[in-house]
Amino acid sequence: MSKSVAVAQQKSTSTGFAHWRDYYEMTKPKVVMLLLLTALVGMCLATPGWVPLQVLLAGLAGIGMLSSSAAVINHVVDRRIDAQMARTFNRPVPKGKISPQRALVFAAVLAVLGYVCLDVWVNRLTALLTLASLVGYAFIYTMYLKRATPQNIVIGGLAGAAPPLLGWTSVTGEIHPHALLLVLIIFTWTPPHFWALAIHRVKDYAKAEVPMLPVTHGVEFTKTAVLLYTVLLTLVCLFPYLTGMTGLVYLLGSSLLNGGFLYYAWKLKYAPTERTAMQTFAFSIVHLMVLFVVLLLDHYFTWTL
Ligand code: HEM
Ligand SMILES: CC(C)=CCC/C(C)=C/CC/C(C)=C/COP(=O)(O)OP(=O)(O)O
Repeated sequence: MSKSVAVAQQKSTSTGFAHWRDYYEMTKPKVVMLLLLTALVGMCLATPGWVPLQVLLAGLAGIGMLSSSAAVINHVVDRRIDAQMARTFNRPVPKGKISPQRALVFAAVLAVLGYVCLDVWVNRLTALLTLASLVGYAFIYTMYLKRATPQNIVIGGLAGAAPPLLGWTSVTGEIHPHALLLVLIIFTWTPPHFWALAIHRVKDYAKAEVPMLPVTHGVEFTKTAVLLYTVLLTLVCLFPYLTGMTGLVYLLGSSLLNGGFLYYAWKLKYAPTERTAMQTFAFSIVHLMVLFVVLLLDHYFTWTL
């Protein structure tokens, strides 16, 4: 960290003035970018032609703002847990850079703008489904499930898996089984994505008394769960090809990606080093990103043949 940044951070902490970067950080920008990629792919796959510009722009802006709002609410609700964990203690709310009240006003502004954007320029179904995802993540997962059961992220994962469906309904106004297949892929991907990280951070979660799977059932059990969910993910990823939704480009690309994920999940269980859990977590993000780019390539490649 440069000296000037350190001084600026010190100042913002001690005076209570937040920098715009603190607000930006609360929106979990990298997570939201990946959510938006999956929403964009949902939009593109919903039509053989081009996505209408208004739907594209207003859809991504609305889904982005409601997802960001959910992330900000998560920062407020989790401030006491976050303050106890090495990974999160430096966040703007637990650090006192932004008060919970200000953060909630920021979240409310984002939510209202995002909802209006979708309702006015996209369609009501997408606005309501996106709002339901916000409620699912910010309230049902964060306020209740996270503290209640080690299945928290499995059930809560549905909200994070929704964006391809939200993208699809933005274009068509209807829920299509192909869109639900994309949701199922992310839903099955979430447990190995998160539990790999939770294995690495098990002491943090235990200290904060959050009942994540490695805390309640142990690291070995969680490694087995990661491997089994990765096998399940590999099978689920075959459905788009088997149902005729996608072609050979997707089959090849997804098989390579799932081969990589299985390699890391296998290594995590049977031949781990200190770094394997975090490598598996990092690979999960690359896996999902590239998988959705491959879906896009497959869609336009098949279409232009
Ligand atoms: C309930 C579901 C999920 C849980 C519990 C979860 C958990 C987490 C956690 C705890 C991190 C933080 C890692 C860190 O700070 O080092 C993280 C990072 C990340 N997650 Fe997830 N995740 C979920 C769903 C998703 C979904 C659906 C996506 C995107 C489609 C996603 C994309 C990402 C990305 C891109 C990062 C890296 C962020 C960064 O480096 O700043 N996650 N996830
Ligand atoms: C409208 C819509 C699509 C909403 C979904 C929004 C969203 C940001 C989903 C991502 C899920 C996620 C990052 C969970 C981690 O929360 P955590 O509290 O377990 O992780 P943390 O400790 O890093 O905060």
